[in-house]
Formats: sequence, C-alpha cells, structure tokens
Amino acid sequence: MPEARGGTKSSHWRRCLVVITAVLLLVVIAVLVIVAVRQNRPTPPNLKFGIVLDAGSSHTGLFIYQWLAEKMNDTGVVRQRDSCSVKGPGISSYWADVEQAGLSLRDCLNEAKRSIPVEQHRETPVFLGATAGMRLLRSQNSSQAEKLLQAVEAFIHSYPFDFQGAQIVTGADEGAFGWITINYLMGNFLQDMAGPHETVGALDLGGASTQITFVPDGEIESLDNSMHFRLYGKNYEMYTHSYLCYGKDQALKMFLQKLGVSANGTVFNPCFNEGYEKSINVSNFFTSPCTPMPPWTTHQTLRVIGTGNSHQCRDHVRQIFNQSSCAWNQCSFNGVYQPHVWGKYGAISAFYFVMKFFNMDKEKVSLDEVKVAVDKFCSTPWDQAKNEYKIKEKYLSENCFSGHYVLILLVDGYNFTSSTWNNIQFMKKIGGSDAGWTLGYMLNRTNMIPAELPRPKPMSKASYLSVMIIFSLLSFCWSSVCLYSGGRFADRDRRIWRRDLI
Ligand SMILES: Nc1ncnc2c1ncn2[C@@H]1O[C@H](COP(=O)(O)OP(=O)(O)O)[C@@H](O)[C@H]1O
Ligand SMILES: [Ca+2]
Repeated sequence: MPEARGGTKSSHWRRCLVVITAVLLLVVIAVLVIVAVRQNRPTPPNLKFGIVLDAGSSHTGLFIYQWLAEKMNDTGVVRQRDSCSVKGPGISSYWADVEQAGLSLRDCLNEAKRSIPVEQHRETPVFLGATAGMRLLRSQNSSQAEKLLQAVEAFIHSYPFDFQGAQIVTGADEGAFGWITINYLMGNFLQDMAGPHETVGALDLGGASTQITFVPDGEIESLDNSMHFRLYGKNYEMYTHSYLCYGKDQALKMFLQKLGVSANGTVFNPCFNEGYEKSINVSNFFTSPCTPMPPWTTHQTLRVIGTGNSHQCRDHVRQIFNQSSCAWNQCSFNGVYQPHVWGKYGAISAFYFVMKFFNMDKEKVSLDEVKVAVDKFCSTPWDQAKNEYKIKEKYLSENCFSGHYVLILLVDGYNFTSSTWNNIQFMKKIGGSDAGWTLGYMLNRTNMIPAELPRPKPMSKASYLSVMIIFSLLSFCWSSVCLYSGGRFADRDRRIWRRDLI
C-alpha cells in the first residue's frame, strides 16, 4: 500500500512538472511574440534624398531619388521618388540671356522643395549635369558657356539644398553612367547572377549627341574608348563612345544641309511627309558647330517642302555617316573604333520615343517590321498624319526622318543586323525609375556604388535576442524531456530491482 501511494505521488509530481513546463512554454512563446511584434512595428524610415538635373540640349529634367540611409551601399536600393520636366528649351538655348537659364528651373526646384521633407533639405545633395548642348556651346564660346553655368549655379544656390555644382558631363561619362543606371536598376550587379557577361549595353539617343556603351566580348583596341569600373567586387572593362552632333536634332540639321536648294530657295525634303511645309531662317538654323553655314546662304529664308519618299530619305540620311575609312580592325562610322555588338542592349531616350511612336518598342518585333512601319508613316500625307496622331507637331513632322535615322544609326552605324535587332530593348523606365544617365551619375558622385561587395552585417539586437531565447527554450525543453524520461526509467529500474529482491 505505501508503494502504491508513492507511485500516485510521483505520477502527481510528473503531471505537475508537465503542466508547469507547458505553462512556462506558453509564457515564453507569448513573450517572444510580443518582442517580435514590438521589434517589427514600422518605425519612421531613415530616408535620404538626392536631386539630379539633366540639362540636355533640348530640355532639362529634374529627378529626385530616395534611399534608406542604412542601406545606401547595398545593391538596388536607390529609387526615383519624383521627376519634373522643366518648361522651355535646354539651358544652352539661353546663351544670350543667361539669367533666364537659372530662372527656367524655378518651378521644378520649387516642386522638389515640396516633395522632400523640410528637415531633409539641408542634407539633400543637388547635382546639375549638362550634356551635348552645353558641350557644343563651350566649343563655340567657352566664356559664354562658363557664364551660363555660373548663372545657373547662383540660382540653384538660392535653394536650401546641398548644391554640389553644375558641370558639363563628358560624352564618355554620359555613356558610362547611362550603362550604370540601366544595370543597377535591372539588378545586374548582384553577385549571384549567372555568367561573366551579365550586363546589358546602353544606347542613348539625345538631341545633340548619342552614346553607345557595352562590355565587349574581347579586347578593346582603342584606349580612348575604354573605361574600367570595379563595382561590388567585380571588374568591368567597358567600351564607350559618344558621337557629338549625332543626336537626332543635330543630325536632322546635318541632313538638311546636305539637301540641294533650288534657285528660289526651296528645299525638297524626302524625310518629311508629303504636304508638310515649313520655313527656316538660315542664320538661326545653322548655328551649331555641327552645321557650319551651308554654301547656299544667299537665301535668308528657306522653304522646306516634304515629299515623303523613304527610298530617297534613306539615301540622304546615309550621307551623314562616313563609312570610307577605318584605321582599326572594326569601326562603326566616321573612322570610330567599335568592337562588334553582342549581348543585350537597353535603348533609351529618343531611341525609345521614336520606336514608341511607331509602336515598335515591344519585344520580338523584327527589323523588317520596323522598316515597314517607318516606310508606311513616311508615305502618309501630312494632313492625314495630323488627323491620325495627336502629338506635338514638331515630333510628328520629324518622325519620318527620326525613324529612318534610328534605323540607319543602329544598322549601318553600329552594325546591328536582323538577327541581333531583338537584342535591343527600347525602354523608358525600369521599375518606376527613368532609365537615363542621371541615377548612375548620382551614385558615382555620392560614392554609393562600392568597389567591393558590402560585408554581411552583424545580426541585429532583436534577432540576437530571439535566437538566444529560442535556443534557451529548446535546451530547457530538451533537458525537461531528458529529466522526465530519466525519472521514468529510474522508477522502472527501481521497481524491477525491488521485484528481483522479492
Ligand atoms: N515625346 C518625344 N518624341 C520624340 N522625341 C522626343 C520626345 N521627347 C523628347 N524627345 C527628343 O529626345 C531628345 C532628348 O535629347 P536631350 O537629352 O535634350 O539632348 P542631349 O542628350 O543630346 O543633350 C531630343 O531630340 C528631343 O527632341
Ligand atoms: Ca540626354
């Protein structure tokens, strides 16, 4: 009988132990859940901002970027928050009235002030990068270009931001930063991507210059065209070239200059739709170093009349590309060295606008389909085209030329073929951020792309605590189970021993 009482007592204690362990377990789980919920409560994010003004030849755009301060050196964390299109032409057009260049930026800078929290204004860096329009102005009149930049700087300094100055970006940098932007936004710098050639090339068509940038599959013969970057622990040897004057606005001027003019000052233009006519003032039109005054300047005003003839248009556009000599193993045009194009490309800015107009910006559209679409548009009478497309008259009237120009630049110039055409993706944005050189430029100026991969961060306090609690809990449970089963075995052994004794 006493033994039976002893057995009841020990099983009572065992039950107590199980209940206590279960209660303890519940308490610990509850504490863990509370800690986790508190830790993960959304805290105000530590957002940082940066502004880049893209002072292009035809217009200025303002881009606001944002990122989390603690993640600034990680891959793919900077995103576009906002953008603003400055009204009016590019800053280089204000060369005769430089104060206006700064003032033209007022609305967009005010918008930036509204978009960024006031307490962040003082630490928000602002960069202004001017491209081919200012390069051309500098080559014509460097002191005027300097004055213009100073006037723009003085105006931006009146804003509460951390202004880092206005610079004329070199053609090589414009190409390289466009390439960085595209690959950064596509996440191509991440280490776990397969293969050594995971990056995509960048093709940028502006109004006054155009850039081609890519990592070739062999040696780069010309040092002038080679750029080296070490990003996130990997080396990139890039080929880049910027063709000044081969942006689509300057190219149109070079093309017009090559057309013959009749005795009464009429120019028949096969790259304008039939029925389209416009007058141009010769001294206002041929002002850039790309188009010195043509020999036929006896006329002050020219009457340009569209004839909409694709065949003739192509022939004339080809004349602005000099294919006659190449001192390297391979060239694009004008004797410029270029390795053969390979891999994928992102084509941005006017490449995109033009292809979008022809509805040819989709994937898997063949080169022949693009040619057919351009020819079809060029043979459309101007009145019909105006009725069909409700876009700015300037763009519409130039699109026959632009379509042919893009095709000739990419195919005859850069040597893309029917089979490599589909490697070009015409793009404006990547995941909500504009694909242009500005983001790459800011990442570089703020040292946000490290040469080496950022080291993995140590565990946060919360994670450390959670791991410690979980491990303690597991050890506790494990020892309880061991003790419990140990007790049961000891009881059983005692019983067997006693039985043996009896
Ligand atoms: N909606 C549009 N349709 C066609 N072309 C456009 C459109 N918007 C902008 N563009 C063209 O894109 C080009 C942008 O060039 P821009 O960046 O100003 O010059 P650059 O880069 O040479 O300094 C210009 O030729 C402009 O006319
Ligand atoms: Ca541009």
